[in-house]
Amino acid sequence: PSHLSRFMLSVSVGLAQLDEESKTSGLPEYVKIVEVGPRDGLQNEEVIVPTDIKIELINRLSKTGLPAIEVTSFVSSKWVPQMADHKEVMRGIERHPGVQYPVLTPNLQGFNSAIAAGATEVSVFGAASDSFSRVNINCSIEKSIDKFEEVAKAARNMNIPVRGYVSCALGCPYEGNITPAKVAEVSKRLYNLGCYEVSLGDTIGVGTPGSMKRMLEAVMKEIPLNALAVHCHDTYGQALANILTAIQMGVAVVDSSVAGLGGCPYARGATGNVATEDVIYMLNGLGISTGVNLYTVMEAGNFICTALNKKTNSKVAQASFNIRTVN
Ligand SMILES: CC(C)(COP(=O)([O-])OP(=O)([O-])OC[C@H]1O[C@@H](n2cnc3c(N)ncnc32)[C@H](O)[C@@H]1OP(=O)([O-])[O-])[C@@H](O)C(=O)NCCC(=O)NCCSC(=O)C[C@@](C)(O)CC(=O)[O-]
Repeated sequence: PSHLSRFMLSVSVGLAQLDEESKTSGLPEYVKIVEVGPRDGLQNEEVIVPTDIKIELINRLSKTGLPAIEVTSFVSSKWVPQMADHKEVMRGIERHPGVQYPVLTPNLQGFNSAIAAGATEVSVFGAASDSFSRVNINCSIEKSIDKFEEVAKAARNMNIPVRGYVSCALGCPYEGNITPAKVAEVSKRLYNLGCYEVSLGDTIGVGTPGSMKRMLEAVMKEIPLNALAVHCHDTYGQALANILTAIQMGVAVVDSSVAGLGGCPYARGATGNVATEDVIYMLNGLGISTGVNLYTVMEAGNFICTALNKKTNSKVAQASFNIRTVN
C-alpha cells in the first residue's frame, strides 16, 4: 500500500544521517539478526503447521536480507511433534547465497539426521538451570555438555559451524533466579567445546535491563564479546529494552522471531520471542544497519499470521497495518 511505502521511505531517508550518529555513539554499526520464527515460533503452535506453509515462510524470509534463519529442530517427534517434518522442511527450502540456515541438534543422533537432510550449520541448546535442562532435553547440564561435545567433534570433522544456546540466562520457570556466574560458566563451556557463538536465552522473558546488564558483565569476562548473541522473549514486555541494553554493551547479534511468534513447550507461560519487525524498526531508528528490509519481513509476518489465523505480536506490524485501515 502506498501510504505504507511512503512511511517506510521516510524512515529510510533518515537512515543516512543516523548512520553517522551510530558511528559516534559507541553502538555497533551493524547488528546481525538471527531469525528464529520458523523453529522457535512454530514449535510452540498448538496446531501442526503444514510443511508447505513452513517452507513458504522460510522462502519468503530468505528474500528479506536476513543473514540467518533457524529452520527446524532435529529432536524427537514424540517430544516436539511440531518439528517432526524437519527433513522435509530442510530439503524443501530454497537456499539463498549468503544466508545461513541453522537447525537445532541436541545430540549426535539429531546431528546425523540433520546432516543427512542437508544442514550446513547446527545449534546445540543447553541451559543454565539443571531443572530446565532435565525437562527440556531429559538430562542434566553435565550430561548435556557430554552430548554437545560429541556433536561438536563430529561437526568439526565436517567443517560444520556450531552455535550454542544457554536457556534460562535471566531466570528459570522451575528454579527462579539463576546467577550470572552460572550463566557465565555454562557459556564458557559451550564456547570452549567449539561453539562459534553463544546465544543467551531469556527463555521466559523475565529479564530486565538491570538483570541483562549484570548477566552480560559476568559472561563477557569469560568469552569474547563478538561470540555473544541475545535471545529475548517478551513475556514481561522487556525484550526491546533488554536488547538495547545488550547492544549498548557491544553485543551485535540478536535473535528474533517474525511476528513475535514463539515460546518454548517446556517453559509454560513463556510467550513469543521479540518480533523481528520491532527489532529492525528500533535498529533503523538507531542508525544501526541490519541489511534487512523491514517491509518484506512484515509481509512474511502477514503471510504466517494469515496462515495461522492469528494476530501478529509485532507492534510495528500492528501499527503499520492500522495506518492502512485508517487511511
Ligand atoms: C533431546 C531428546 C531427543 C532426548 O530424548 P531422550 O528420550 O532422552 O533420548 P534417548 O537418547 O533416551 O532416546 C529415546 C528416543 O528418542 C529418540 N531420539 C533421541 N534423540 C533424537 C533426536 N535428536 N531426534 C529424534 N529422535 C531422537 C531415540 O531414537 C529414541 O527413540 P525410540 O527408540 O524411543 O523410538 C528429547 O528430550 C527431545 O527431543 N527434547 C525436545 C527438546 C526441544 O526441542 N525443546 C524445545 C527447543 S529449546 C528452546 O526452545 C529454547 C531455545 C533454544 O529457544 C532458547 C531459549 O529460548 O532459551
